[in-house]
Amino acid sequence: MKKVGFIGWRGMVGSVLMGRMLEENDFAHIAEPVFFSTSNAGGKAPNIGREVAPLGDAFDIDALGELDAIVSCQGGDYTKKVYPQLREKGWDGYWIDAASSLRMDDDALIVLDPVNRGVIDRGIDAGVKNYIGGNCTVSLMLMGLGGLFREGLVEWVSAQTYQAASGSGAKHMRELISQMGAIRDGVASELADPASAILDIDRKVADTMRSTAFPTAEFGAPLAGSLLPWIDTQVESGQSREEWKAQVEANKILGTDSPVPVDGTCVRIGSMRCHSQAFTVKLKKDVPMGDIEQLIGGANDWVNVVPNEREATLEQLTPTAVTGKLDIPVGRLRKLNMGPEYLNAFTVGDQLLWGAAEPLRRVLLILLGKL
Ligand SMILES: NC(=O)C1=CN([C@@H]2O[C@H](COP(=O)(O)OP(=O)(O)OC[C@H]3O[C@@H](n4cnc5c(N)ncnc54)[C@H](OP(=O)(O)O)[C@@H]3O)[C@@H](O)[C@H]2O)C=CC1
Ligand SMILES: N[C@@H](CC(=O)OP(=O)(O)O)C(=O)O
Repeated sequence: MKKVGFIGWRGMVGSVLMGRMLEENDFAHIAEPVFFSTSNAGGKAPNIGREVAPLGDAFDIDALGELDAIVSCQGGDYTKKVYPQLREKGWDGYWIDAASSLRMDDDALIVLDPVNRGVIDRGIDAGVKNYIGGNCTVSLMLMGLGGLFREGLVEWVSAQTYQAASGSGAKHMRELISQMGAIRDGVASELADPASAILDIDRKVADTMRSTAFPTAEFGAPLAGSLLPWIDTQVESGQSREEWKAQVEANKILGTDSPVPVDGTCVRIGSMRCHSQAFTVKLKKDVPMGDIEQLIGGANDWVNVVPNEREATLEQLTPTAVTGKLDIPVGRLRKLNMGPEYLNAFTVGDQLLWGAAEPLRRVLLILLGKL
């Protein structure tokens, strides 16, 4: 593989990908990186420490057809428009994508190599050309609980999620902060006065959040000081699309013969870029806690078990502690009152790193023979 094209590199996911690739010196393995734009063809490519051509036109099918691999973080609409045209023209290169559009296609694999390296290797041997990053919540769940799945111990999982604003995109992150600011500004004088009545402050805050002036153009509802128990569109089962993805994607990643049920409620909360999840895991048998901790903590290089203690939990198992890091802490591990096969667990992960960019840069390295 010589020529690798990058599309969507300046978006939020793409920028995180570029940052990681520079940090790990990944471009040293690529003979000719080529950068494209949907809006600025001919413009300056990003600085990767060496001379590269100006930005190509991301809709130029002939130019894309010359590449050995394409990495797209541009989004689903772009994939739906450009990918079929390329294949129709007989392009045989590797398509690596952050968007969900091709994930469930039979000729595509969902990549999360610390969990499904075997599936990826078999796919490469079988000539699979499409390698797609998983849904952030699903990838973060499997990075955390992968050790239990690997041992075949999981009968089912119910995941209740606490998902960050970044999952909706950059504009949503800005809106969350604007909402926080509007709430604070609305009660600035009362906050400055320690004698002011908290219920008056609370009433004013509620009025602010319900007012038409409150910034909700992106989320469609107040998120700061509240939460949104619906993510993405509705599917026929009554699940949100985000909830539907959990079982289908997790089982595709794991390559299971008979699907492990995964279901729960996905909720948007006011954190910036870390998704958290509370799991109820029904184990196939009563496994001692020490063994569970070893299986979870030993599954990959990034997961670590946080002792089920208050201080350690508040220090290590929060979006604030994890943001910007590849670490996948898993804590609150304990057996539930329902019985010894019912395990409680909580995990936090940066949804732009393991949730989006990291699996893509790693599958590119695998395809380059460097990982
Ligand atoms: N956000 C997330 O958490 C996740 C997203 N994904 C997938 O990745 C796709 C991209 O998501 P995301 O990175 O959030 O999208 P962004 O909106 O941040 O970026 C997408 C594209 O928008 C264009 N763009 C226009 N204005 C700007 C600007 N001011 N700054 C940067 N880029 C700009 C760029 O294209 P150009 O340079 O060509 O103009 C860019 O590549 C999603 O559609 C989704 O399919 C997957 C997993 C998680
Ligand atoms: N839907 C996810 C983010 C995302 O982009 O998911 P997907 O890659 O499955 O479209 C969230 O809102 O947190």
